[in-house]
Amino acid sequence: MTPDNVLEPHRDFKSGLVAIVGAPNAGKSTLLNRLLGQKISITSKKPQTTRNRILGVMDRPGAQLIFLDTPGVHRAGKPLNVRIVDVALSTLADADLVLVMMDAAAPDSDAENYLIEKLAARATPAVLALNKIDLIHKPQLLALIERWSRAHNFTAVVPVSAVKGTQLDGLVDAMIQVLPQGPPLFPPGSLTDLPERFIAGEMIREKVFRLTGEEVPYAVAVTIDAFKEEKGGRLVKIHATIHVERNSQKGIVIGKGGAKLKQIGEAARREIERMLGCRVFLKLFVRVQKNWSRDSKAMARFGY
Ligand SMILES: Nc1nc2c(ncn2[C@@H]2O[C@H](COP(=O)(O)OP(=O)(O)OP(=O)(O)O)[C@@H](O)[C@H]2O)c(=O)[nH]1
Repeated sequence: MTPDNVLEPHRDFKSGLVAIVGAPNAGKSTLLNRLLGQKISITSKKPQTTRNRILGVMDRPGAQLIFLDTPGVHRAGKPLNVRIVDVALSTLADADLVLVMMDAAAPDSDAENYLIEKLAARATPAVLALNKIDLIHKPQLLALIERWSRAHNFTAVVPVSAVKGTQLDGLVDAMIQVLPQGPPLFPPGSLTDLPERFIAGEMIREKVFRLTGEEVPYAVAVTIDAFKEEKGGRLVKIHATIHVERNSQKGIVIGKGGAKLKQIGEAARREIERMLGCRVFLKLFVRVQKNWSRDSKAMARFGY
């Protein structure tokens, strides 16, 4: 008779898709970056910076977890926000496991109850990570654990701090337990399947957010118009356009005498250079596209 391990070579290996969902600002991107040890999803103090699904692959002994990072789930009226929620929920359908993240220090009951409602309609197992425990006291945490354990049949409820790295191994173990048996879906060591040019665009968008303060709203999109390797890969030339909705926003992004745009470009270039490990020449353009976030055709063109 053939031994079992020949018939089932992946009997001891687990792999699957993990959808990370939660209210905006729960800390999903911070967790993913921390788990994967490299910056692939942008984070910011403002909610909703993650508008696209970002795939990260984590290899552990005997397991591979493929993370689908989703935008924050919330009820919202604007077409852009409705689209974001749709993307988040459609990600759940693809997942073997849902990792629900909540900000334990600033619960967003509306969004969280809505999420639990959606989860209840599916058979997909779910693990709850109560994040930012570095900001709260134990009795508060115990009350939250009790509340959510009653509200949904989570496979595990794990208090964590994504920023400090507290209990992240415990969280990963809890997820691996739930994953189905199966072979690795990506060659070990694949960090992400996202093209570098997309990540470069996200890095530029993050710098616009960070460096223009509260003055420029979320209605900013970045397209990469050219991305060319030169000098045998020692230099990458990038042309990118920052799309805004109004002339006033264009003025803010460019700044006095072009100072703000220069600052954005330099900060983004340094980060892209770190990611690519080579010199980068980055040229930025700013373009006004009236009301793009309310225009679904424009949204599709920007990849939302
Ligand atoms: N104190 C503390 N802050 C945290 C922790 N995790 C995340 N944060 C902060 O919370 C803010 C939001 O984190 P993100 O990772 O961008 O949140 P997100 O859920 O990906 O947000 P969206 O992209 O809007 O969906 C950032 O300022 C993080 O630094 C934590 O464990 N403790």
